[in-house]
Amino acid sequence: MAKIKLYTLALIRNDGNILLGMKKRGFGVGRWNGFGGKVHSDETILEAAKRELLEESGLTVNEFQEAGILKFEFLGEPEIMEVHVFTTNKYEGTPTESEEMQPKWFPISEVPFNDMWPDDILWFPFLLKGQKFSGYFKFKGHSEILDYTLEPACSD
Ligand SMILES: Cc1cc(-c2ccco2)c2oc(N)nc2c1
Repeated sequence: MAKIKLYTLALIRNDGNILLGMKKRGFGVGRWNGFGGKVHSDETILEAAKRELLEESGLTVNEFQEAGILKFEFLGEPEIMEVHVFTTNKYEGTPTESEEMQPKWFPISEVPFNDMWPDDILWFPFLLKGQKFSGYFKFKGHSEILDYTLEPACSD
């Protein structure tokens, strides 16, 4: 029986730029990504998104937009990752390196997809257009997408 585990992912915008972090250790190490992680049993998904962003980047966000939901399955593994993606351009603080992440602003036209998870190039266009999305990706290892579905999601 597949076990669903909840995660968050926050993408911070500032005019024509997006904030990404280079993952310094653990899951996804060596790739640029948004900021996020596991949802603890004693917190809401939004609380986890705010906590993870603060821990990983030093930024405080009080107002997230729901951008989409991504489900990831790995061949041979029972756990399905359900990643709740958020975005905002309203934040406080200055991006600061943490034990987990080295933050860096990228112009939207220079998003380093070759050094990101392979699904990102597929759903970033939805995120950048402000079109909510819903995706499912089946991975073999951490770099090969065996199959996927990706569609616009209704905005409530
Ligand atoms: C398999 C996978 C996982 C994640 C993730 C986000 C938060 C925790 O894991 C991803 O994030 C992106 N951008 N692609 C991803 C693929």
